[in-house]
Amino acid sequence: MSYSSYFQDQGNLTMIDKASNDANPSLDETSSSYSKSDLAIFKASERSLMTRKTQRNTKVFRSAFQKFPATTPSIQKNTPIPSVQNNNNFTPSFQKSTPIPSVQNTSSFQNKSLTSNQKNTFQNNTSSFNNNQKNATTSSVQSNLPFQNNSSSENGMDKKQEHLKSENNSAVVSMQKRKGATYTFDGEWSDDDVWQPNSKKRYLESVVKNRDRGVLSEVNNNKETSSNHELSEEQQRIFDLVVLKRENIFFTGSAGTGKSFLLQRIISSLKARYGSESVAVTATTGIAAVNISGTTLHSFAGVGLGRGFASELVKQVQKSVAARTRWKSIDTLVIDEISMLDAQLFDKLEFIARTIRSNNRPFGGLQLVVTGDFFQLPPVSKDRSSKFCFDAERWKVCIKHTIQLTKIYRQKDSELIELLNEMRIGEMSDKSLVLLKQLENEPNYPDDGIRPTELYPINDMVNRANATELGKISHKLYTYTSVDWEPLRFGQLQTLCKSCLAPEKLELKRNAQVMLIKNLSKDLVNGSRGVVVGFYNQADGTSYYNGEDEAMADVKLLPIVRFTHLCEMVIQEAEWKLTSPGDVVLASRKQIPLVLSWAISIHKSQGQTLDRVKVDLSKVFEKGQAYVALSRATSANSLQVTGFRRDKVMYHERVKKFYQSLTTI
Ligand SMILES: Nc1ncnc2c1ncn2[C@@H]1O[C@H](COP(=O)(O)OP(=O)(O)OP(=O)(O)O)[C@@H](O)[C@H]1O
Repeated sequence: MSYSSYFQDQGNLTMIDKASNDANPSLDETSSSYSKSDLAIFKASERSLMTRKTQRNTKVFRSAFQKFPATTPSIQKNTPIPSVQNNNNFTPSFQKSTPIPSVQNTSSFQNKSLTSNQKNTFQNNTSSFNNNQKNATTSSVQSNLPFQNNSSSENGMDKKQEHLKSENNSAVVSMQKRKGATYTFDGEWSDDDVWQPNSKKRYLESVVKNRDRGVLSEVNNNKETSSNHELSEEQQRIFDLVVLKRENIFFTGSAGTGKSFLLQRIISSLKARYGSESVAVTATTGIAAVNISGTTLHSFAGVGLGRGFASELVKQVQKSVAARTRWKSIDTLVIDEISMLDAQLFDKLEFIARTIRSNNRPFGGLQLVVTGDFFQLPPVSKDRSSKFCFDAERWKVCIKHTIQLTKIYRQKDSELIELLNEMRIGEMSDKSLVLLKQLENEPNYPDDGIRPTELYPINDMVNRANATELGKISHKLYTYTSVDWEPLRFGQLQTLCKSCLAPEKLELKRNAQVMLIKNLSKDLVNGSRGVVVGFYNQADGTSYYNGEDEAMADVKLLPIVRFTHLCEMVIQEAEWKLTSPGDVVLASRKQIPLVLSWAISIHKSQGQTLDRVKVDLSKVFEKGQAYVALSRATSANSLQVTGFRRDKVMYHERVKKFYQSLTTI
């Protein structure tokens, strides 16, 4: 067997030695009605439409589709953008596309120019690796697009329209409910995500149009994890166990082995087969959730920060109709970046699942699909007492299979792969140390203005780097000062400020690169990146894109941000609250929910592929941190590493033991 897949069954390891005998039924099943899963496709479809940059195309698409009258507002430059009130009311307004300056690019980096001293080292290795790549065995999987081969009969369309209508109605009801909604202070929304009726309808129209025009595959090609790639044999095996056999699984592997890639395939197939409402897609961090178009686990679970006894959290969930319904209505719970979930919370969630679902089977009978790499960042814990999830009391009962992916896809150069594998387990060879020395030099990047993403271990370093970049922009500086409130002055405000990403002073300029730190809609979530393209005067509804605002004094303007998927939006103040049980507000902060993002912290980079990276390891303090940072790079000739010392390579003995137990048979 060319790969190692080991299954853990109630603590006993057995090797899977034969492929699943199940026939692989067609995966391109059609959906009889619109569902939330379709929205992912529609988002991509919308992006595709916008990329064409023409209203004409949009009109042509509409007229080709008679059943849905055009309700989309016309796409014009400098149309005032609808504003957003604390997540309640979001209608994205699409503007003509202009390039986003200094975006952190994730597309593949083609230029292979090496610095002279890097060149010699790599020349000999790349060819042999490429040959290996060519010979790699892959097994095929059918396209998972939910709408493939779906006919659009008149009857079918009517049904869909009815379904749409009822979904839109429920969105309105849901929005009304949200008026009194409170937010937990970790920046998560505390209610279901909501679509503006027209916005949702427009998206769904777009799905149908694009399906009928056969452009969905093109749309999917644009996605970061391209659907063109076939699953490898080991990925396929996991896929079959999850999708066909509905097994509870934890699949793991080094950085870049395609865990997220596989997870996305699994999610879309589970949704297509069993209905999107039956699958909860979650991750332990906001950014990881963005990557898989899901929500945070905390947000899904309705447990705030998850503090307190399990029984108290159950009461908290029971009080929220939305949270209760979420727990009861799903069949599968997907959790990405499991390494950042601590054992205690895993056990608490397991208890909540059993209690709320009135089902005493492990995790209340839910299918668990869990992935992550415990050699990457551990749970964030102030007292360092938190245990890894695999040490949770209920882990072995809940996770039937543990499988390791072994083939690394992110990097192609064997020397970098070797270095990363050694760094992961804290055993650096002399050869890798030499390579690290070479990586101190800046690579010869082409003169295309695209800057490497800078990764730092400490937030202060990130802030300084961002401030330097902001200083280089000559446009007018806008400063937004937070409005902080603490009724009892018992120090809760301090706690709130430590946990909340919103800074006391936010400084912005036109062309500043920013990241959203609040979930504003299904699309625009904590971690979404964009650029400030203008400012908006709420008092008179004027948008300023070309600097006309710069001579104006004493006018409070709100930033207009274009996000990477070309959606533009006026960003209004949002609120973070620290509440006691019973929803008494102990402290609150109001601020524009943005931070500068030329540089990002290593913690926030986990799960991302960055094709030009500059890593500063001088202040690395956490186990797995150096490994996470370096493994974001796609090749050694697009990676610069400063501040390396041998003691920066840290790992957890417990994790090493856990992985050794998986690979020793
Ligand atoms: N079967 C495959 N064929 C081709 N490319 C693949 C395959 N699987 C994954 N990839 C590519 O490998 C890269 C890394 O994948 P991915 O981000 O899913 O890895 P990961 O294991 O989740 O990494 P990390 O642990 O760092 O988050 C992506 O660019 C992805 O598209």
